[in-house]
Amino acid sequence: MRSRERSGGPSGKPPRRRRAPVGGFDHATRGVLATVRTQRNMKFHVLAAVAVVAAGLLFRVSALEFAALVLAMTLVLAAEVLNTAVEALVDLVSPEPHPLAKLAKDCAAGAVLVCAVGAAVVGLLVLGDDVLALARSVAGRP
Ligand SMILES: Nc1ncnc2c1ncn2[C@@H]1O[C@H](COP(=O)(O)OP(=O)(O)OP(=O)(O)O)[C@@H](O)[C@H]1O
Repeated sequence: MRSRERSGGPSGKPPRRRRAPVGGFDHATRGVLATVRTQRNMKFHVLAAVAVVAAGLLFRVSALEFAALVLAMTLVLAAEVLNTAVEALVDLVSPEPHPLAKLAKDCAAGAVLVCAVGAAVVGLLVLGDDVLALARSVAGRP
């Protein structure tokens, strides 16, 4: 074998294994599912997302409003997946208590909080009036 073949190319890095085109998608889906399975907060976020989509359809919000809701929800879900990744990584490299491990976990959790507060504001702005009107009509008040 020639030395370039052994070393994997001009960069000297070992050759990468060929992957199926959807291989990365498969791993990514596993990451999302693992987050849903292991994180109680993620289950709550998913339920909230389903409720918000249902409310958006029920109240026939505009396409732009629907886009704002979906974007806000997506940010929360993505932040929770990243938070899970940070937690796993911190537990791997620093199983013992360490101030930097604490900072990393607190910041990752803080990112979820920031996204969740933003999503709640978007939800209130887009759906607040309709939800209030529905609650009033259910309560029998004008
Ligand atoms: N290795 C560590 N060193 C220092 N502080 C840590 C460490 N691990 C966790 N902590 C602190 O404990 C808090 C809770 O950590 P934990 O790993 O239980 O995550 P969590 O916030 O409970 O996540 P979740 O409930 O979403 O799984 C962290 O936010 C951090 O402040």
